[in-house]
Amino acid sequence: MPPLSPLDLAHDDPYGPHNLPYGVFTTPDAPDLRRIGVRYGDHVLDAGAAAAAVGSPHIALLGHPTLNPLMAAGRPVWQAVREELRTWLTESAHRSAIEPLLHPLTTVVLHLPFEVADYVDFYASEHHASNVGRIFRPDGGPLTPNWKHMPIGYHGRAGTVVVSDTPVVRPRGQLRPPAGQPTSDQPTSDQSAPAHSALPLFGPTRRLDFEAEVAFVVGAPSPFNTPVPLSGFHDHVFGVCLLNDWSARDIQSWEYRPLGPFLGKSFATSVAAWITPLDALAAARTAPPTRDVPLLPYLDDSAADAAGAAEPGGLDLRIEVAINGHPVSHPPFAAMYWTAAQQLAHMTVNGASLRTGDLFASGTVSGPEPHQRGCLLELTWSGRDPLRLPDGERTFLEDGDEVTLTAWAPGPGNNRVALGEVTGCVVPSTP
Ligand SMILES: O=C(O)/C=C/C(=O)CC(=O)CC(=O)O
Ligand SMILES: [Ca+2]
Ligand SMILES: [Mg+2]
Repeated sequence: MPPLSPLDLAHDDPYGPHNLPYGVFTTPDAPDLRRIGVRYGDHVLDAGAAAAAVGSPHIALLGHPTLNPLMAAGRPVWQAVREELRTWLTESAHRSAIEPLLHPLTTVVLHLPFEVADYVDFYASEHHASNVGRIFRPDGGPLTPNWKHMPIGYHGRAGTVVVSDTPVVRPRGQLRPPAGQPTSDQPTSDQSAPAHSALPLFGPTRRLDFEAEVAFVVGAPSPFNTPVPLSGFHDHVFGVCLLNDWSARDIQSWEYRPLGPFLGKSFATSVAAWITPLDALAAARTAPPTRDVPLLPYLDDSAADAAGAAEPGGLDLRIEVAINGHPVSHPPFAAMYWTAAQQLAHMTVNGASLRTGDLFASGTVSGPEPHQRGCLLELTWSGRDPLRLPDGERTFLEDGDEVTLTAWAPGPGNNRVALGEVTGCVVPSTP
């Protein structure tokens, strides 16, 4: 029997022709030649070579070392390229030209697939925000008064966004002074701030955490002073990927007042190597949870939902978080209070423009149940309730721990759409 062709996938392969995520790869024989790849089953199609082989009009976009030109080209081009790829991979007329251009996934190196422009991280899970509020600010309400009126976010550090599999060095920084008060490595609130005279500690974080998030990649730019309405989401957003917003909780809780997260999160943010086109997630669209306060018109998506209009609303992505291969949480993205379309509308309502490569993340995805919490801060309730793993207890991450996020979404028919995993291993602090 001849060996199976990589073009012959099982009918329920989650990386079938309904998915087709984009990445950038090299092969060991040409380590400097970055190429756009499209994942198909356990193989990667060399998309530029395929475009050349069939005489595609999109050869310049696909024969590029990053996704940026394709991302900038806009939705009609994204749809045309996606249709071409589907044809090349599924129609027998192209079989002999395409088959040699598929590389086994195990033989390629995957790279950050686009140049990150700006990076914004939101705070869109009501469950996460309430839990963090209870832990960090036990004397206040769980949510700040603005939380249900706008998607809260902060600007992160685009230059330290790294691709899946990049080791993450345990960061060093300032830690709350001990000074006869509860110290920064105890489960404590910010209310324990000591007198200004006590010198902070300095050293490797003792409370390194992950945050399970879903990120959106801007393709088509927008001009200054032209807010993007909810209905503009599909014209500007190219695709979706998993993201881990690594967080040093002791650095964060000492530094964040009054301006928000800074060095406690900027040391590394990991993204998956595969960007899933929004069109692959059409069957995963779902209504967001009922909002319990009225929204200003630029954020109000209730009319679009009621009319069944083609606005994205929520997305039914089922995430799994594993530490060293052991599942520790199953955060449901469908439970997010704010949608990505609302985040995009909010980010631009002041006239700020979008650039190709802007990355905005959902914020930690936590559901209502304890086993659906998207970070260790919540899962262990700030270290009070350690997790029991086969290799020992965890409050926060230890050197050598590997955190892996995976996810799938309902696809067409009974098929699943897999999102590319994001993984990263913690390595010891370097003095
Ligand atoms: O409530 C706070 O003080 C900050 C919480 C965060 O960790 C910010 C963040 O990264 C938002 C998120 O991932 O949901
Ligand atoms: Ca975050
Ligand atoms: Mg981060």
